[in-house]
Amino acid sequence: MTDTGRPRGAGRNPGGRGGRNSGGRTGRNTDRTGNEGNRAGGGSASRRHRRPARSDVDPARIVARDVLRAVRERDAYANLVLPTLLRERKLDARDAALATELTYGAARAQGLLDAVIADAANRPVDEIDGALLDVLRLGAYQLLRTRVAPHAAVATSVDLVRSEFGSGRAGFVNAVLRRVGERTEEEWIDRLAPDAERDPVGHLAFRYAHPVWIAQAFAHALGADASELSEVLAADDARPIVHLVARPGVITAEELALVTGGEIGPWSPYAVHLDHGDPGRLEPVRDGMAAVQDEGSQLVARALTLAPLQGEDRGRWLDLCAGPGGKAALLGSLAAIDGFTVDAVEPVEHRAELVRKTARDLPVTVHVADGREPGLEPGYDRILVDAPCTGLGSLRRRPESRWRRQPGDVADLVRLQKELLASAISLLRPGGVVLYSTCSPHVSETVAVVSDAARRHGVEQLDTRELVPGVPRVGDGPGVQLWPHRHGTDAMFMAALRKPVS
Ligand SMILES: C[S@@+](CC[C@H](N)C(=O)[O-])C[C@H]1O[C@@H](n2cnc3c(N)ncnc32)[C@H](O)[C@@H]1O
Repeated sequence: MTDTGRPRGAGRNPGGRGGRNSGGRTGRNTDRTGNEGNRAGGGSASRRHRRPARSDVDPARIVARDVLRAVRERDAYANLVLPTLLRERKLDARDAALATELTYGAARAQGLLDAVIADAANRPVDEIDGALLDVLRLGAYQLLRTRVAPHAAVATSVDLVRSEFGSGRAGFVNAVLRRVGERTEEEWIDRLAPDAERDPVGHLAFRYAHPVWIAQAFAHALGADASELSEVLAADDARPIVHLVARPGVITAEELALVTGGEIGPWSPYAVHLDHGDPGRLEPVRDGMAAVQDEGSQLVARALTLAPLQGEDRGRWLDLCAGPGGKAALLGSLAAIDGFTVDAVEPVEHRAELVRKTARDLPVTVHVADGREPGLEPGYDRILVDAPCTGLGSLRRRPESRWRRQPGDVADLVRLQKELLASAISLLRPGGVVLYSTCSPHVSETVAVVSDAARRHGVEQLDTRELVPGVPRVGDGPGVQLWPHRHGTDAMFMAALRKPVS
């Protein structure tokens, strides 16, 4: 990013200082508390500033601040709130790109930013007012991880706070960010990260802004390849490109790439990669000929259809955890080609509605039910269990989730995963195949669940590597583990299990 603050648009304040918003002029002090300013420098009565009108403040940064606030206060999802705000506030393409970069970047890097902010403010971040912390995170992100000019990063942050809270709190933000800007990211890592020799995983977790337990889970899943930990964390920390799926039977990946200006994906025959623009505006996406779907998810749905059954495929397929419907739609498109059908189960009504929408015009029947007891007639040929999971494999696409997830979440999810897999096996016909998948590489959710099912239910583990033809380095089998740093996909896991005939 080469943004230098607010270079765009007439009437805005280039560089943040010295324009209409600038400090230094006397005016009525409208600060509500003044407290913050006194502890960290700045905000004294002698440096009172005019509070800028809200419309003078950089619109991209206001949106970024508002999304971070929604995430913090309401447990909102940044990737749902941001597009809505961008639309509502009618940001132009350049401001929208800046707002996106700042929001997602600050949300992803939160742990590292908070450690730096706490050091610079000389207090733990939970003692900093949340509204100020959001702005400090945005400012620190710009200072440490973008090429925004430091004076602009500080000044625009100060403007944001002053427009809402007045000069005292703005002074606090000014002082903290100036201290943050005294060191580069590398220098902060040297100062604050655990020692690389004594605690290599802790060090890498800090450097790439991941909670330590997640870095440990990745190292465990990488096993003998744990030396790749820094690569996986770095890939997870980078801005992901959009993957599109071309609906089989409707449009080919070649045609989709031509229409969208994207590139054909390396692994899935339906994948197109797009590294620019808003996919929601593309005609093939609006017309339902294509959709946004990680290439790894495409491989999962396809693997189910490639798995060798014992006996004929009579075309009864089931997606047991279908919402919001990406894989159900791909399965539905493939089923339609052969005149087959898909039942899709989802217990949450609004997610079931998303499946209905996504799979409209396809031979997909949606059932609002618990997959553990869906009340469906057994005898399915193929069943997908794309289980609810920690989502540790798609952190790059869900910016704040790495800081929200807790190690304690794993046990409950594993219990549910085992129950769903047991239910799927009971719904299979003899000789039928269930494909179990997670968008998590955490071994408790992957190989441990599958081994448990194989032991308890007497199902045969198939070599799933054969179901992702041409994809290298997916592990030693029989399951398949994809990785962002190796495959450019989310870290999806999949394992195929076949029910014995007798
Ligand atoms: C990983 S997501 C599935 C993603 C989906 N396959 C797709 O490609 O769009 C897991 C889904 O399982 C659903 N779920 C949670 N508990 C469930 C249960 N007891 N039975 C069936 N589905 C469940 C969640 O609501 C969520 O929609």
